[in-house]
Amino acid sequence: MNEAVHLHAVTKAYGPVRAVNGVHLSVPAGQTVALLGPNGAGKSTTINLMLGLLAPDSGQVSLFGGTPEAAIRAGRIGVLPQDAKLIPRVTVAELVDFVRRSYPSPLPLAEVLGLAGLTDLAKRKADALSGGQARRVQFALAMAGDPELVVLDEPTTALDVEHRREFWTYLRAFAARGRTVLFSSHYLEEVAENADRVVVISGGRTIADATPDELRGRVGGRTVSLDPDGRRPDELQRLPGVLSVSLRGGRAYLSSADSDATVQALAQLGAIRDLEVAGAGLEEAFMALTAQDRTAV
Ligand SMILES: Nc1ncnc2c1ncn2[C@@H]1O[C@H](COP(=O)(O)OP(=O)(O)OP(=O)(O)O)[C@@H](O)[C@H]1O
Repeated sequence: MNEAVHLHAVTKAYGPVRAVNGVHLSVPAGQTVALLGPNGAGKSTTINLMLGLLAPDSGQVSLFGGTPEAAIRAGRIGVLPQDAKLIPRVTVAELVDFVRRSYPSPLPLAEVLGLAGLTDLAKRKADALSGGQARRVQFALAMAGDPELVVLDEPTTALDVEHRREFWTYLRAFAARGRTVLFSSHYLEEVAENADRVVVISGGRTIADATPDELRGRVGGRTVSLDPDGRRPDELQRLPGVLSVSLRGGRAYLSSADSDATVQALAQLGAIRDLEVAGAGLEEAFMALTAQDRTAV
């Protein structure tokens, strides 16, 4: 197996905070892997360790069998950091061209601008862009060297619906050429649609590593949704079977390990307006997994 990423028992603490506490990860070349986890779970720290931007306190990190530094120096890695600043005063085209020329076999400039939807913004100054436009420039910079592995930390934050769709269309074609994609995200729909595999990190540890379908299946259970009619999440959370509660679009979604018991209790409360029971989605699976983990800690 040609292994793109290998992390073995990696730990990293910031003073008393154990940000990464024994992460294992092996990504074969050609896979698209999503890193999921609640805020502060350790995803960005894991990514920074993987890229050699941070040194681990213990454990091993390698990219394509060598050090992260060697892989980056050889132009094999593209990176979209979580909060990257663009150099001011230069144009988008100048910036992209400058970065692409630092790689041994970059894509043509027009192609890089096109893949991130920047053709019409080529002459715009890099510090005169909207948040979403700046994010697209950062994506262009990540892809400019035609990398073998691209590491993207919350790449679609700030992108509108159309550019998010174009972004994934491009990345799927990139992955189809045998390239490796590792990304973190809080958008579970895009994870379910685009990742071959999901690695869930919580409290600095890997708590699940499976395909989106396996994760949904492993959690089992069902989702009971209803119009909460003024009822608070903590009230719903205490009902039998309920693992987690989230409110979206005016509805309450109850992830339940025993939907019959949950529905009966809701009926006793008279809380059955617009009630629906469905199989668990990835979001429910994620909530249940991280809730179990919080209970276990
Ligand atoms: N430079 C730092 N100094 C001290 N603590 C830090 C530092 N960077 C991160 N942390 C802490 O380490 C933990 C992991 O942070 P990290 O940024 O890796 O999480 P994350 O999963 O990427 O979160 P998010 O989804 O919010 O981006 C958090 O508790 C965070 O507060």
